[in-house]
Amino acid sequence: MSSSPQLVVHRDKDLMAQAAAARLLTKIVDAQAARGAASVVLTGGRNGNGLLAALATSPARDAIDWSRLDLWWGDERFLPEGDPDRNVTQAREALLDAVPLDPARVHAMPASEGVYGNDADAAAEAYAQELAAAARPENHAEVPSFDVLLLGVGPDTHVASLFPEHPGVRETERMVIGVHGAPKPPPTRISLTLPAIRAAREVWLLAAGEDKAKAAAIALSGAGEIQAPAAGAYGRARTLWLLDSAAASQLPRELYPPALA
Ligand SMILES: O=C(O)[C@H](O)[C@@H](O)[C@H](O)[C@H](O)COP(=O)(O)O
Repeated sequence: MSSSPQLVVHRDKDLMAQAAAARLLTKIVDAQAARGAASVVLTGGRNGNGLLAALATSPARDAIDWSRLDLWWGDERFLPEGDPDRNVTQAREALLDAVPLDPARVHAMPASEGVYGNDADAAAEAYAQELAAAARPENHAEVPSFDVLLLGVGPDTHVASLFPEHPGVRETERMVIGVHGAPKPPPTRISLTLPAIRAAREVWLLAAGEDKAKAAAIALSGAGEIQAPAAGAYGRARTLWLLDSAAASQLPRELYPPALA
């Protein structure tokens, strides 16, 4: 792995969401100052949406130039447009509808029952092409060099829609895949692959709650990425695990001494 993971443990999940939102805000402002624009990959799930909701209420929210922010998704539940379970629908409710984004820079993954019908593989291919079109030659990849890629972590160590031992986690060529028979509902999804995730400058993994303790311990203790996809999620410059104390409670002592809990 290009960078060994750094851990930040917060007292509880609300504090974790607030602190992660503050961290993301600063990162976006810095990227916009350095490069003119910023790009962030959003995740589905409670922790990712908790971060977005915290950002929505931040007094410093408009330090971000929302019109110069590209948003992408790490995965999507392949459901019809506007479905309340779609990750983009939830992100819109948590934050996106409240800020002046440039709609052309909001790159939602395709919905089912749309132009691709119920063909998740065709929808995934279309999203791969959209990513490739946004990549610059200096990115040396078929996806842009995302500033921050956010990932929730499942209790089984899944990230995005890459599940342990599932075909998607073994993908080494394609950047985006259709996922079929996912163990977390709904069964049909679209997901970035590990190679796409690893093109990001920074990957931040979010895990809160007792039910994530085992997953965090496994992924951070040298597990293989096929069995523990979260172990294969790392950034080119930095990999950050943002945890609450419950999710950190089973980490090996050398990573998180109990005295700090
Ligand atoms: O679409 C999804 O369901 C996700 O993107 C998924 O990978 C999620 O991030 C994790 O399951 C963690 O979810 P929680 O934060 O809700 O535990």
